[in-house]
Amino acid sequence: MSISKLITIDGPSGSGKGTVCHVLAKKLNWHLLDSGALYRILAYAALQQKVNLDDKSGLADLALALEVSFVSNGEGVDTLLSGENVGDKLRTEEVGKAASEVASIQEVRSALLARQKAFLQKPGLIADGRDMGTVVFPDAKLKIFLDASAEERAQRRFNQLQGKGFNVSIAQILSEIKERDHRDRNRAVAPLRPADDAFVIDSTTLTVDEVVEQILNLVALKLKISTE
Ligand SMILES: Nc1ncnc2c1ncn2[C@@H]1O[C@H](COP(=O)(O)OP(=O)(O)O)[C@@H](O)[C@H]1O
Ligand SMILES: Nc1ccn([C@H]2C[C@H](O)[C@@H](COP(=O)(O)OP(=O)(O)O)O2)c(=O)n1
Repeated sequence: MSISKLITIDGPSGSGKGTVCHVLAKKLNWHLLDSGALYRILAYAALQQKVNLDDKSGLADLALALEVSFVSNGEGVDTLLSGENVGDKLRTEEVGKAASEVASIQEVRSALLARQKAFLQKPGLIADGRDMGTVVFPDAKLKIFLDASAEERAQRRFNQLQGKGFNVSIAQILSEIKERDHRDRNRAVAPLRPADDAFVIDSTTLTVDEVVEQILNLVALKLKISTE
């Protein structure tokens, strides 16, 4: 698969990666790798199977054995773990926190590497995560680092959770976002940072459409692919 049909989008929680990646995947008709979902699925499976979150080799074995598939359902994508649709169970704060913990373990990241690389298939791939441009696809020709202020990201999460009927406090979300940012940016392995050749887009004051437009301009410029 040619790396000219690959876009990596990294950034912190709530910067808009998932939303923007879905729009881009649809517009370009390319595959989508939601790498955060893999860490969440592993965390969910570990919590279910009572694998300790500091049992590095146990978690790596679990990561290698996971039977995961992402199946399009027309509107979006169903996330299946051993055939069970676990999509709704992955977005809880408990799973998010555990995902951030297991993601800091080198053995886990190595165990998930080949699985992630295998997503690079025709006609192209949008890869969403924290280390897509730095570790998983370092040769990508177009790398984006999507950022936004912690306050704006907390506000977005708050709106998202409230919309789903959860009773949440914005102060608590902001503190959790800052805690997770700290862990993701300061871990020894694959810390969250822009690749040296990434384009940094700060979406704090941009709409989703404006972010997508900026990326499509870069797609035309760097990958010579027109989406007009
Ligand atoms: N540029 C933007 N402006 C306003 N809201 C946004 C923007 N990008 C994303 N959002 C909203 O913020 C929330 C979190 O976005 P999401 O794509 O889940 O972020 P991430 O995948 O980076 O964690 C979603 O409800 C989304 O609709
Ligand atoms: N490529 C990736 C993707 C996610 N992670 C980690 C970082 C996060 O704390 C968890 C969950 O990621 P996810 O993208 O689902 O989280 P958010 O939606 O941004 O809150 O996994 C990672 O270390 N490397």
